[in-house]
Amino acid sequence: MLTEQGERILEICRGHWAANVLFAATDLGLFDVLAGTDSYPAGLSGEEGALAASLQKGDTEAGARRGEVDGRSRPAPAGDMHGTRERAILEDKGAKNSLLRNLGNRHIYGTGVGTSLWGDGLHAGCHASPRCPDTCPVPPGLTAGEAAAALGTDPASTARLLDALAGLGLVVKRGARYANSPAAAHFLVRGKESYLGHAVHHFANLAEGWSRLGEAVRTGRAVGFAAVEREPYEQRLRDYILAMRDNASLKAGALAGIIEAGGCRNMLDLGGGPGSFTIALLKQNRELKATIFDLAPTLEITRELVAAAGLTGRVTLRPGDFTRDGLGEGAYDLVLASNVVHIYDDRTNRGLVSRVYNALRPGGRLVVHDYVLAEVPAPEAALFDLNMLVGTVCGRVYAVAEMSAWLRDAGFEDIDYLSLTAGSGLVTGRKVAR
Ligand SMILES: C[S@@+](CC[C@H](N)C(=O)[O-])C[C@H]1O[C@@H](n2cnc3c(N)ncnc32)[C@H](O)[C@@H]1O
Repeated sequence: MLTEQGERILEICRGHWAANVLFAATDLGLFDVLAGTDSYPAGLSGEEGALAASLQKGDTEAGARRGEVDGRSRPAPAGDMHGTRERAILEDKGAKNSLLRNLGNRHIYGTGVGTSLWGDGLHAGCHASPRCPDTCPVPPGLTAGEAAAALGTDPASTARLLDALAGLGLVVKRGARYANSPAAAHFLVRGKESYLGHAVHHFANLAEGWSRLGEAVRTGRAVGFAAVEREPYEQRLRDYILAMRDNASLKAGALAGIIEAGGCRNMLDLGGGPGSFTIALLKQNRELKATIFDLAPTLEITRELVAAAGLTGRVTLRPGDFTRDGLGEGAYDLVLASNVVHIYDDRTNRGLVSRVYNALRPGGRLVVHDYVLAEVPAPEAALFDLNMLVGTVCGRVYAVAEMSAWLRDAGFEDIDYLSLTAGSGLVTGRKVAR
């Protein structure tokens, strides 16, 4: 038992190494390079995916031949191959039929062609299966040397990184070749709606500050700014807001359902950032319009993301500083403050909640969505609290009782708490209806 606990202590230490493996692979673009030779455009049916895989084999070889012009064998650029494959899929019905016959004879998944196994992440899923035969027609990714050539990295070190990624389950190794695992294919390939790479990059940006946590605890002061401030402001801001988008993408739809905005006409999203929760709420509530309030430079990025969601006509972007600017009088049915109170101290949050009370119409609701510090906190909440210690002047994670007191003292009634997953929750209150 004690030995197990000792192992657990060492495992926590290795977690730090594992995170760095992921940071390095993501920043180098390793998952993108593997995807470029090993996946097919999202949205293809299973049969098309299988055909794409087969045709891609030829394309990859052609790409490698093209790369030999300068004496090095490189995979062809992903976009080039995707275009070639898409055209080929449309044109080559004969190849499709023969491929499907081929698969029918040789593949033994038991699920057949065209089922979910052949959906997004086909190749990684296929090669990960112990029943994937050696004769599998799906291209098996890249060798470490090919990946290194595509990335411009040292081949031997790239092989070591790939083996570590295989150990972590982020790539799948078959013989000397590596492919993205289903999780990596889904979340770590740039350009996908489900991409989490900005969040990974954001964690990497914070790592140097975290390495000085002891100093922050000793002095009670933030230590993380120097590391973060090395990037130009615009780049840093974009990284941060897109990281928030990545985080929110995992839960925005579910949260919008829990908030229940049916019957609401106007909502205010305080510090809405990427606008992910507004977008999800508007998609689920056709009558709803939203104002996203945030700092002016952030709203430039919000504008792009709202436009990409096709919701420009239902969203007003309002620049300002919510720690001091007025938020309006009786204008909103619903105010969402998601992941903003942890940035500020108790006094600032009390002032903010009071101004939200004025901004709501009678009977309107405030929803505070944030990490929550329980007496024995969830690890996610406690770690995030330290992230605020390392990286902000006065931010921290609050207890439900503290947040409820802000609402009660501002005049809210029906104050309630709903615990969510991963150490977060919703504190809600209603403005007295006249
Ligand atoms: C952690 S992000 C949360 C984004 C989004 N609400 C979510 O939950 O994903 C905090 C957001 O609050 C904004 N923000 C921070 N302080 C602010 C202030 N004083 N006035 C307006 N916006 C602010 C930031 O620009 C950022 O978009």
